[in-house]
Amino acid sequence: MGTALVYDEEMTKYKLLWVDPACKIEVPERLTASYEALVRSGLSGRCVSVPARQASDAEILLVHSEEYLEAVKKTPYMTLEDLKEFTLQYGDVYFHPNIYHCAKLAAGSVLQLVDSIMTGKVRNGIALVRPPGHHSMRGAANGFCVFNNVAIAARYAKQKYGVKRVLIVDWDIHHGQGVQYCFEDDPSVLYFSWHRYEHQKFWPHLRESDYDSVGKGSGAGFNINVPWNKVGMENSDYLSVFCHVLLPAAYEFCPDLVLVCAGFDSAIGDPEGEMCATPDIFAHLTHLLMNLAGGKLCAALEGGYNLTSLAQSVCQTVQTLLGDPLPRLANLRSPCISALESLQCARSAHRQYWSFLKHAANPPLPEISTKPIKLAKEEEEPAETAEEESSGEAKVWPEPPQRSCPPVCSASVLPDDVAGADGLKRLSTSGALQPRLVNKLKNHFTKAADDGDAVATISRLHTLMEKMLTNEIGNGLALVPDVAAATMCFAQDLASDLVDRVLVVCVGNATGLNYVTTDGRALVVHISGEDGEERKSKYYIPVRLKQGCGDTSGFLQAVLGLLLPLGYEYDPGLVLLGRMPESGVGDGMWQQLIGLLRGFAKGHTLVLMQANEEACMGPTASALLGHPAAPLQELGAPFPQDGDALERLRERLQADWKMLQTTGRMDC
Ligand SMILES: CC(O)(O)NCCCCNCCCN
Ligand SMILES: [Zn+2]
Repeated sequence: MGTALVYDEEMTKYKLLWVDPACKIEVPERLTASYEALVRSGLSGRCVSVPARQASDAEILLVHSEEYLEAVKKTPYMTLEDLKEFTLQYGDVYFHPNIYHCAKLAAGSVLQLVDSIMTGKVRNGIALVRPPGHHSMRGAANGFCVFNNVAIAARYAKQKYGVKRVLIVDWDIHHGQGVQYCFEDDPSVLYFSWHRYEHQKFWPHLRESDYDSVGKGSGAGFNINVPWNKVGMENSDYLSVFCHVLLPAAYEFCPDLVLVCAGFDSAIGDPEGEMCATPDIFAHLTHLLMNLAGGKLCAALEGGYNLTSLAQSVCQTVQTLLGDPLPRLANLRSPCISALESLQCARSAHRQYWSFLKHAANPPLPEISTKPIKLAKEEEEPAETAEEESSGEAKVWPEPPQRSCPPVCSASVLPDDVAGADGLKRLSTSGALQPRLVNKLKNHFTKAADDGDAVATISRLHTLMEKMLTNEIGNGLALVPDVAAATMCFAQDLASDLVDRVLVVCVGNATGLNYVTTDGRALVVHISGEDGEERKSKYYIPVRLKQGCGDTSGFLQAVLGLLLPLGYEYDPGLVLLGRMPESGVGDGMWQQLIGLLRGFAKGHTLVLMQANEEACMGPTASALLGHPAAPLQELGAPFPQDGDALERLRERLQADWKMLQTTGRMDC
């Protein structure tokens, strides 16, 4: 199933008709720059084009009041003076004779996406729309927004398709207060937003944008705010919040549909956000949401005012929706203290609502200042034009790397043409394996299995990996006689000669995995039901689940809170996933694990399974081919002791692994 793209140039046909420094950045070129970049890169041609349509009155009234709708209906007939007058009653927004038409198209475009996804015509999609939506409220326009496109879509999906739970992820750099107000007492809609806040000094200066707005009444816990109290946030800050706040709650919420308020003013170069996250971060943010709700993801453009980073960010998002391998995120730094404080505050505020956050450390939260805020000088007359930073120098960043899409058959069972001892000899003569390596393999490996099939296995694995590293195939699946031995031998001998870092994930009980590398060429994370060998090095991390790998909640908590952050920090060139016999891990969890691990190493994942586990090959191959994992059934709370143990393990490891940090000094 494909990816829908909704775009209509009619939505470029309105603009600011008078002088208003606050609104000058919201220009029609935002849409044309985004769309033309998709066309130029060939991405639009790979999408299913879905036409825009006007939202009906009834659909708009799902969120807005009749009084407001009737008022907006009058704007097409207003004189310039009337439009200015009409605009004065709202904040940081402007009207135009054609904006009502465009606002109906913007809302209708997102509904078209929801229809395409819910009827199974496509798997996911994006709507390039303006005016944006997430600031508009029941009775008011605000922040360039007229109708709340995504809020309307959420209500529409529930009403028309009986969707039970909708997750709204708002990665725009502004707080979508309109969405928060709409659903704050509604437990069927989980709203997550991060936003530039600077302790209420940043627009829209709302006290309710802070982390302690968790929702009201039965909606308590279903509103997650992560305020950024400093500018300059980077990729590692964003990923930490996804791994340690959003994803645990999102998986526990188990949505039937994911809507994204896809604002790209959170990217580097944007005059509003003044953040430093690079456009390729949106490839990963999108990917991390794509295994929820069976892959049903609907993104709607919100903000984004630097046309260069906006266009690049849109392309990164669409390319991930299409299933292409992700770019590696180079040299992630540790999350900054301010980000860690915000992260910790959000986790603490939600401890009581989400069992995945129950074990979050609970240092005393800073008291929130109640003194009136003093608007910064520039708030009255905002910064210069969209392209220059307020401090004058323009930000520069590298163009995101090319993301070649692997051939269709990216999951392949081992070619069985390479068999017997001659296979290894051929490899050694072909120079693929240095003779010393051949001996190392032979003596290391053959003691685990008889010579014949051991050698055959080795040579097959090597063939598979070579094809992967030359991008001939995206990833692979291998059935081997002895998974533990193959995994260790592969990591220790084969891979480390062909790639600089291998992330080795072992699932299930096994001995002999406690081989440690001190040089860091392999990082072994072993998730099992038994106590792993005592940790000898930073590169061997045993994670014990008291109830074994069949405990999906505990397993998932280890994946989201430990494996993902480690993987991002380690940035491997290859992922080796070994499924030990009788691991007990459920198919759904297994597919989620593969789906999430595909985000590393440009999707180069090699899965090793015991030869007798054919039954698991189907689900494994499906996940390797990028088909969304089946949604996990209702998740119970992780077992307390496991949650505690994981928290303690994380605290122990965070000295070595910065991405595991979740608490900063509490002086915010
Ligand atoms: C969709 C959105 O979230 O991007 N709208 C942002 C509205 C910003 C209003 N303030 C502008 C001040 C100019 N420096
Ligand atoms: Zn914004």
